[in-house]
Amino acid sequence: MANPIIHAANIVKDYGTARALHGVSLSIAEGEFVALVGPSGCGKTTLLKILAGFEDPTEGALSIEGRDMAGVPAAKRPTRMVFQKLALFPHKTVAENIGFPLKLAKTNKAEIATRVRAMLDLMHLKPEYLNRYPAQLSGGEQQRVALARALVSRPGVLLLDEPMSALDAKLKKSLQAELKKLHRELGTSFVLVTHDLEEAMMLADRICVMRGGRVVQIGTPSDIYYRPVETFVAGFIGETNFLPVSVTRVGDGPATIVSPLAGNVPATLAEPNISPVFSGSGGSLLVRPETLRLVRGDAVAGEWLLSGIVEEYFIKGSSTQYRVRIAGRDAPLIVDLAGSLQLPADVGEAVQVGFQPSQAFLLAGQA
Ligand SMILES: Nc1ncnc2c1ncn2[C@@H]1O[C@H](COP(=O)(O)OP(=O)(O)OP(=O)(O)O)[C@@H](O)[C@H]1O
Repeated sequence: MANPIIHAANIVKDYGTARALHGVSLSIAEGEFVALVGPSGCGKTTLLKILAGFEDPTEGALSIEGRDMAGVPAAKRPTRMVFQKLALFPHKTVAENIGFPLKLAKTNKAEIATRVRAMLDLMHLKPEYLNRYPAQLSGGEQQRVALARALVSRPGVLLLDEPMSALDAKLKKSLQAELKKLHRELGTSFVLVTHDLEEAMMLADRICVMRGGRVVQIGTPSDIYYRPVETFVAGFIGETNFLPVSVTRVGDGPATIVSPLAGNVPATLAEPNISPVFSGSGGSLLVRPETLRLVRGDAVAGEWLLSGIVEEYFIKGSSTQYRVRIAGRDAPLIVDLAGSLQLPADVGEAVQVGFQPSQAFLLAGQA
């Protein structure tokens, strides 16, 4: 990356004798939206706090906007952070809360009033809210005030620690849409910690998947979803199917795969459909549920067919999910079909499930 706004190199963080980060490196471009995801305790918040200056790294280097951040306190960094739990001042009005960073910076009163008003408009908060106290606002409105306060001093980087996790589903959706719009309008870099993988896929330009204090993969949402480097990443983001396959491959070229579950019909996978860390003669084929179909009549050219019995289905509205029990495989196959008024198969029915193996992705190891 040419001129990253954030460049973290080999960040290690120890809390006493426990190591929370084991050498994390991450570069974020100006104006980029990056989501940090991973299981609880993997170090997402620790990394965010190190970027913000609320924690010091034990080892490693961090520069933001080209400046070394060693010894630079949070208030002097070009970053602002929004927390999961609101950190608004309860005894200050909305106007005082939003204007607080400007008051600290000794900005004159008229300028503060103008910029607070502009933030209010940007966050779609009504002008009459200016004199209210946080307790007189809904949870979503309070979170908008917190965002306004973080953005009023025009930081280069906005750090968001699960800002929407305390909101109900509907509010969350509307704030997510606003956050995406806000990011596009402002051109500020956003780093979002979230548990919600759908949220990460919807909002981020790139997703950084962490596990046990390490970065496992950084990539675009579609890279992470369709081309995960490990079964851990594939299983972490979205529901999926893994099929064990035998692999023949020379060097880094295409691979020939077969599976006894699909009648040992060979298929060829091109190099972009093979994990860069794949090696050996056995692997797991990642087959996303929406790439499977129920086959009536003949298979199309190249398609792999698996025979099974419908175990259960779930009507989800725009889609219907089938779980199909296949002989020789422990977990049922998950098949997502477009929703339809008439169900294509009932529980207990024998069906054939088909997919194009050339569209699937080959991972190392058995899932
Ligand atoms: N102040 C602290 N003192 C000691 N250990 C800490 C401290 N803060 C975090 N840890 C530990 O460091 C590890 C990483 O924690 P962190 O909060 O960064 O994870 P996380 O990925 O954000 O988790 P979650 O998704 O549950 O919020 C955990 O094992 C946690 O217990």
